[in-house]
Parts: sequence; structure tokens; C-alpha cells
Amino acid sequence: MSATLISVSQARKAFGGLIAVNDVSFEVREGELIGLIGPNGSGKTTMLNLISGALGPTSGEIKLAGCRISGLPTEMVARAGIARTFQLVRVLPSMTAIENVMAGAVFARNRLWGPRAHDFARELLGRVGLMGRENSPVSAMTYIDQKRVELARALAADPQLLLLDEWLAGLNPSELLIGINLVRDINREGRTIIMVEHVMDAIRTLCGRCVVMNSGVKIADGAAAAVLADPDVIRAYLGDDDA
Ligand SMILES: Nc1ncnc2c1ncn2[C@@H]1O[C@H](COP(=O)(O)OP(=O)(O)OP(=O)(O)O)[C@@H](O)[C@H]1O
Repeated sequence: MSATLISVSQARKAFGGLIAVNDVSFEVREGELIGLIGPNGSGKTTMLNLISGALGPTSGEIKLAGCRISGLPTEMVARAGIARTFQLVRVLPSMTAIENVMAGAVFARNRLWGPRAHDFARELLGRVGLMGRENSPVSAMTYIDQKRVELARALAADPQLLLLDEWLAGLNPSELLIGINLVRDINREGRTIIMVEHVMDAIRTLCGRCVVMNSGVKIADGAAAAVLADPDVIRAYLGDDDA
């Protein structure tokens, strides 16, 4: 069995009186692709924010390959090997696609500069389906293409762990198929992935394992098929009245 890459121990995040993440623990092993799922407002994005360092936990601890990362600033977490995409895309609109991706390479564990960063960024844009669009200003791109740029930028950091926050949301059926294959390929290359996703077909197809949150609490953690058939999980999604 592969080694533990990320371990989340009793992570808690309170916003005033609201406990968005309530003493959640789970581990992800090297090479795994797990789904972090749950109904709206269940704490998934907050969990990603804790892992990426965008937020510090109120209590608890997060370790990457055995080293504590919780409480570190985002740049240091990025440098340690965690990259992410955002639910609402965050690209640098005044820059071109390739400039955005090259900006990601600066945060790589092995920083790349100049022509090497440029070549790598071009290769990554090709991978996400944007070959020939390197010099397009991001502000002139569609939302979906901006998502592609953001994924390429995350990959440019050469992360050990990639966090995808609803990266497949909003894709049409043919784009979804391409997106699913892309995520699968990225994982098969050895990159560990945690994906927050509402597209259940993608979860079923891609994720060996799922962690399920509801109202800040982890309610299930196991093989995707078993978890999605768990009555507690179904109840959480449908609400008590419909379960
Ligand atoms: N910065 C913040 N300040 C106050 N409350 C917050 C903040 N961020 C999140 N919350 C609250 O924490 C709870 C969990 O939100 P979060 O965005 O983590 O859920 P989610 O599972 O990602 O939801 P969705 O699937 O809708 O994106 C929600 O009640 C949300 O309103």
C-alpha cells in the first residue's frame, strides 16, 4: 500500500458561531484520486481552503508527507507541493494564457524560469486543450477556457497534491467527457488528487474513494460505490423528508 500523502486530523474551522468544518479527519495516500462530496454548504470548499493554507484551522492539524502544513501561508503550502483550482475561476485577466501558466511555474517545487517555463507552460496548455491559444488574453476567453488555463497553471506548479474545486462544473456533455479523461490521465501520471464535485457521474467514474461531508461533519469515507449507496449519504443529499 502506498504511503500517506495528506493527513487531516480533527480539523475544525469556525466562522464566529458557525462551525463550517467540525473535527474532520481523513487521510489520502500517494496516487489516490478521492472525491470530497456533500450537499451545498457542507464545508467542502472550507476543507480545501484549510488544506491549501487559504485558511488556518481553528484547531486540528494537517500534514503533507508527515510535515505539518496547517497554519503555513499559502505560498509555503504551494511550495511544499499543493496546487488548486477554484470554484470561481481565479486567473489574471490582463495577462495571456501562457503568462498565467508561467506564473504557476514560479510556485513549483523546482522553480522554472525563462524559456524552460515557457516551453513547459505551452505543453500544459496543449494538454488542457488550448493548443494555439497561448497568446490569447485570458479576459477574452470563455469561462470554460479560463478553467482550463487555471488547471494548467496548477499543473505548472508540479504539485504532489492537486485540489480541484468543482473543476468539471458547467461543462457540456462532450466537454465533460474530455474533462473526465484529463483528470484521470493527470492522476495516472502519479498525481494525487482531491476533487470536490457535484457531478456524480464524474465521481463514480473517477474516484476510488469518497469522503462525504454534511453540515461540517464527515459522515462517510469509503469506496465510492458503497458511499453513494449509503442511506446516510442519500439522506444528506435529499434531506430527511425525501430520503
Ligand atoms: N469566509 C467565511 N465566512 C463565514 N462563513 C463562511 C465562510 N466561508 C464559508 N462559510 C460558511 O461555511 C459553510 C460551509 O461553506 P463551504 O463553502 O465550505 O461549503 P461547500 O460544501 O463548499 O458548499 P458548495 O457545495 O455550495 O460550494 C457555509 O455555511 C458557508 O456559508
